[in-house]
Amino acid sequence: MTIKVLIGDSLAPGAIDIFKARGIEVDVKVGLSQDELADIIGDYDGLAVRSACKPNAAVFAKADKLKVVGRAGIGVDNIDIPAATAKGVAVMNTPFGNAVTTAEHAIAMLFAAARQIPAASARTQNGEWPKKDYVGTELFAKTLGLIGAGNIGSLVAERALGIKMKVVAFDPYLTEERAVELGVEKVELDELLARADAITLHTPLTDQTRNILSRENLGKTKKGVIIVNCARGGLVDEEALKDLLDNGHITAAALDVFETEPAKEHALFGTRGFIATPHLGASTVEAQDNVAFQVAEQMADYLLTGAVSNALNMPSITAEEAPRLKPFAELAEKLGEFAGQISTEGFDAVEIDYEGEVCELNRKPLTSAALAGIMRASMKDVNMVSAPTVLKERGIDLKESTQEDSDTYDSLIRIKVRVGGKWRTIAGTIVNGQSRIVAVKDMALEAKFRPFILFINNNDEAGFIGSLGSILGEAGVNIATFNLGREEQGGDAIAMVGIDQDVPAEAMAKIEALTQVRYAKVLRF
Ligand SMILES: NC(=O)c1ccc[n+]([C@@H]2O[C@H](COP(=O)([O-])OP(=O)(O)OC[C@H]3O[C@@H](n4cnc5c(N)ncnc54)[C@H](O)[C@@H]3O)[C@@H](O)[C@H]2O)c1
Ligand SMILES: O=C(O)[C@H](O)COP(=O)(O)O
Repeated sequence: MTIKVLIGDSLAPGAIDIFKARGIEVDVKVGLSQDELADIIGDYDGLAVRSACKPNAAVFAKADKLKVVGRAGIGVDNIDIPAATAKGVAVMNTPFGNAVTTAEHAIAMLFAAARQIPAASARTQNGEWPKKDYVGTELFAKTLGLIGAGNIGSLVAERALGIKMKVVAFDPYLTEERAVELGVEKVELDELLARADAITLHTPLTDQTRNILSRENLGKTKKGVIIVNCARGGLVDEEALKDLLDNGHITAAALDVFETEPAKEHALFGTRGFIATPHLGASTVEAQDNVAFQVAEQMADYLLTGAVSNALNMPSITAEEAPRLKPFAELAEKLGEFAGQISTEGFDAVEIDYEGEVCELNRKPLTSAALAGIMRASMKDVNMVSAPTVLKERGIDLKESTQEDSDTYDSLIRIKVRVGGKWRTIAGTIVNGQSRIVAVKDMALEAKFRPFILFINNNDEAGFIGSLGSILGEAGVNIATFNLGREEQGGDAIAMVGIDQDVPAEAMAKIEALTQVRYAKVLRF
């Protein structure tokens, strides 16, 4: 089956070569509106974007084949991740590929602001020679206030220390040890505002960081401060920034990012001391090659092998793990489908036990696969990306346990689903690379998964198998496999009948009416 990816943003052309080399068809359509994207997204298994292409809930609603959105870059605020997750679409980014380039842009903006290079350059080239108008500020021995000391913030700190600035950092998630390692002083925001000669921002835009440089906070800065934002629009109050540049409290400000982009008109444009670049932070040949190649490899890995790197809405699976996990993920999903199909009245708790060698594997994806299987009976489109979120939203308890020894099998996965206070249990293993059911309701048996399994819970009484065989025979249903399990002679028993066709309703009614039968259902896999 052909796998197709849409590149919906300006990615370095090497990405196309990578997809093609791995047998993936590629279309490139840059500049689509959300409506236009929604119209065509149904054809694609993957979508690669930067920050201009903005897949929203309406796009995901139509993304019936889509499995992955890859962000060639860091910020994913242009992607509706909850909508992607609900649709079962993995969202991945490339967290490091453009970090050095962006840190360099922040430092370049800092120098440009301190010496007003863009304005001086423009006027010089205009024939003015305005030497007296541009007395700048030395950065040596000044204090840089970093807001956000993650990947880019840390790189900016290293570079600022290199030019002999002192660096203070506000980042609630920065540990004292990491601060020492970076050579920065960890401070609270108010202290940073009071001490910094220049402030650079390096956080994502979140509810906590939105407007972090508000009018009030900008008012707490030192007179003459320089502000640089190469992170996200919305972190700085742009109106207040203009007022404080106009009244001279802020000497200079450099923005690469704006609250509304593209920013083709803005009150700040033309303001004394103001520098703007059009979201160029990541725009170097090196960074664009890094992120485009990386996102193409990551997307291709996921689409072709199931390996997951840098996903924001599902656990990682390395390329080495993927082939080892695959049979267990299939087993977990099938066991989940079994449990889900016999629990359609609604369940309020799930337990998953891992026993034996499977305990050594990365179990997160296995649990996600099991949950997807369980919920598929009641939700058509759920998959291992969306299942954990759906489970949480429904308030269903999940417990996992591991036991490194397994009595009978090298590995065993047991799934328990609680319905009306009672647990329904199914366990399975892998035999010769194939999924096998090895216990139902703790009754041992060994059965393969087949497209149709007639599952019966019955009393272990004579005559049942004969009656069942006759009914199926009369209905023209061929039996492919037949596996039995029971608690004890004459007690609770199960029958798993692998059949080649579905059972007609009339025959099903006859089976349900047999005196030995407590429960019967055709399960589909
Ligand atoms: N201008 C560009 O072209 C460009 C390029 C790359 C990245 N970016 C943006 O730069 C930002 C930083 O990227 P990164 O790779 O360093 O991310 P990162 O996740 O490595 O670092 C972000 C840091 O922000 C900190 N943080 C979170 N909430 C905070 C808060 N309330 N106050 C202070 N700190 C907080 C985190 O603890 C983390 O250390 C992102 O928004 C990214 O999208 C912009
Ligand atoms: O978050 C990022 O990676 C940057 O904002 C870069 O965005 P771009 O890929 O649109 O240049």
